[in-house]
Amino acid sequence: MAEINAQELKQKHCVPCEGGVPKVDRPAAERLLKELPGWELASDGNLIRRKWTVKNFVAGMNFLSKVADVAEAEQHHPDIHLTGYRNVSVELMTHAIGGLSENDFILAAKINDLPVETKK
Ligand SMILES: C[C@H](O)[C@H](O)[C@H]1CNC2=NC(N)=NC(=O)C2=N1
Repeated sequence: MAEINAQELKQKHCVPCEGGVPKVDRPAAERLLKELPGWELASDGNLIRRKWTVKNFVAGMNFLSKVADVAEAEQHHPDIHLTGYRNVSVELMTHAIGGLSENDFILAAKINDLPVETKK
């Protein structure tokens, strides 16, 4: 996975994971995040997160609905938040391993391709 770029990540599909794969370590995660504008690594290195300030509540709900569709299609599911009426955040972690797998970066790349109405 060392040299994969955003375009390649976007075209891949999540692999069902019930454990048994090594976590993506911090150096690998940091390198992959260079391909994924807006995403940051949590301080414990076990999840990635992106935040958006969207136009309004409905824009947030519409965006999260699209995120849910992608997640369901990929069978890999983020934590999603919509707070303060237009602050959206999405957190990705592979629960089966308590940390990051390639699935998280694949889903992040696909989420970065979704339309979102941000605050003007
Ligand atoms: C077999 C199937 O891939 C698993 O049940 C999936 C479902 N969605 C999941 N989503 C996330 N984020 N982590 C998981 O470990 C996970 N497990």
